[in-house]
Amino acid sequence: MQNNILSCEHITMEFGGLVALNDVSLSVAKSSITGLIGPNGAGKTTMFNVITCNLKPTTGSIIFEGNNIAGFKPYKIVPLGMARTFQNIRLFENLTVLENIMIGFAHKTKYGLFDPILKTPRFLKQEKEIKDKALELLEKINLKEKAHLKATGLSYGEQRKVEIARALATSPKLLLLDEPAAGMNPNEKIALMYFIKEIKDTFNLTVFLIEHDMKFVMGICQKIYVLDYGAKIAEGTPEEIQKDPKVIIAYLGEANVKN
Ligand SMILES: Nc1ncnc2c1ncn2[C@@H]1O[C@H](COP(=O)(O)OP(=O)(O)OP(=O)(O)O)[C@@H](O)[C@H]1O
Repeated sequence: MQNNILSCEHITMEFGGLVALNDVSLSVAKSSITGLIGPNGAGKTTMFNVITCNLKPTTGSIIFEGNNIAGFKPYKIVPLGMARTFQNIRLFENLTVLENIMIGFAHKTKYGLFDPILKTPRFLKQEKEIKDKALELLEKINLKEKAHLKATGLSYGEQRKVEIARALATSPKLLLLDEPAAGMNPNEKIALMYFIKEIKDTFNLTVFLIEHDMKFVMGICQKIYVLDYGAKIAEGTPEEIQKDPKVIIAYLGEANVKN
């Protein structure tokens, strides 16, 4: 459909004898915040890995902005306008906040191998441009005053923001967030909800997120897909999902459904 930035059609992903995804179809509407939920091992991260081409599906198509990208090399995905964050924060701990963000802009540089070594004017000019852009981005997310701190000197919630900002530096149209609220306290989670809504509008994004925290998912997503044992068992608005008997059964006794 025209209005979908992403459509996954009949995705099956097998690992040897294990069917991690079984004929899953889903789509993400442009400018929406869409959620993917399901009990542990349901296949959510596998779905993200297929969408970002870290895994080639056994069968099925991934249509991103009208093109089937299934089987593309992962490095081709960022220039197309897709970025993701991971379950565990993956910042460079020994670098500053600013340097971590600058890495996100690195794909836009156009200097050769020896330019950084020789610190040529071409290198220095681009380095300055990237630094300015990174500072501008940090200002937009209210972290400019922490630019020169080591990434580890930030609170967990702030580190998550930096990781998301690094993904934003690649100018994505679609941002995939894998459990963004994991490990956060209730206040950090509320702040993160506002942050995601804010960057979605500021940067004209579409957001697709995996999250275990039901309050978070229900509070932020317009549409939710539910996986269980690799199969799609439900899709709908938060209200529809909350009262869907198949979803309730899938989650009964699930120790990982956190409030
Ligand atoms: N590279 C792999 N090789 C073999 N099996 C895998 C691989 N990746 C995932 N799996 C299996 O596929 C299934 C789905 O895993 P996946 O990580 O996608 O679930 P998930 O819904 O993201 O779970 P969680 O909520 O615990 O993160 C699991 O049984 C997992 O062990």
